[in-house]
Amino acid sequence: MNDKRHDWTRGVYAITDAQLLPSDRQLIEACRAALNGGLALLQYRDKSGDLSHRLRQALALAMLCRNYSVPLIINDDLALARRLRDDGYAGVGLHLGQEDGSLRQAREVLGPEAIIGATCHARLDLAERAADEGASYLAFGRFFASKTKPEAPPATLDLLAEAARFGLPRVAIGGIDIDNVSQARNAGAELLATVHGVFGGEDPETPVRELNARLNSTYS
Ligand SMILES: Cc1ncc(COP(=O)(O)OP(=O)(O)O)c(N)n1
Ligand SMILES: Cc1nc(C(=O)O)sc1CCOP(=O)(O)O
Ligand SMILES: [Mg+2]
Repeated sequence: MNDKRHDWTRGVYAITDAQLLPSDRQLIEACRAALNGGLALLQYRDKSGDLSHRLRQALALAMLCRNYSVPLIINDDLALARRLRDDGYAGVGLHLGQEDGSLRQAREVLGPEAIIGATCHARLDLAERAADEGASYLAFGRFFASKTKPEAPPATLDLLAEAARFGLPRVAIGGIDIDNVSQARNAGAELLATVHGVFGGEDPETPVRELNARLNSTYS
């Protein structure tokens, strides 16, 4: 029997976007297609303040991701991540930015097994603090021009090599696509996070397959 465990620490990290995927159906079908292409992680990112809408969509994604044994990361919202874990979705984690609350407290609430990621922008001091407070991965960026978040602070790829000392998976984010994914990987990123690179076109499965192929050829 092939019971190889899912390795979430390297590969493509897709992030959802409510403008690109406005309906529940579009969200679920696009995420299913992306998962079919082979994701390391999926993040649910929804900036609406509509809690029942967020709970409904996040529950549907948690169910979907469980079928693929892929962790679902909730952006910003510790209470939502906790609710899903309390409902038995053990693969649910959390991503926190610098304005999103205490990482240490999130670790206490979600427990030692939960994946908790931290935005570190272009700053190693933020990475050091996040590592001390129990982060599971460190996200750096924005490395390239981003359609989703053009105003995110810029970063340069040489940062990634310096961040190796924390011994945690490094995420590269911001304008990652098929044309620059090898560059980011070769600079040290284990996880390549993207919104538009996966969900910006018609069929998310194809870009995920292409990104994985590019990453696998980089490893060899
Ligand atoms: C993997 C990953 N990296 C960075 C971010 C950005 O988080 P944050 O700075 O909190 O900004 P918002 O996403 O909340 O707008 C992320 N979401 N995921
Ligand atoms: C949500 C987010 N955070 C960023 C950061 O630099 O912290 S860049 C970003 C948007 C990523 O979307 P795209 O792949 O479409 O550029
Ligand atoms: Mg945030």
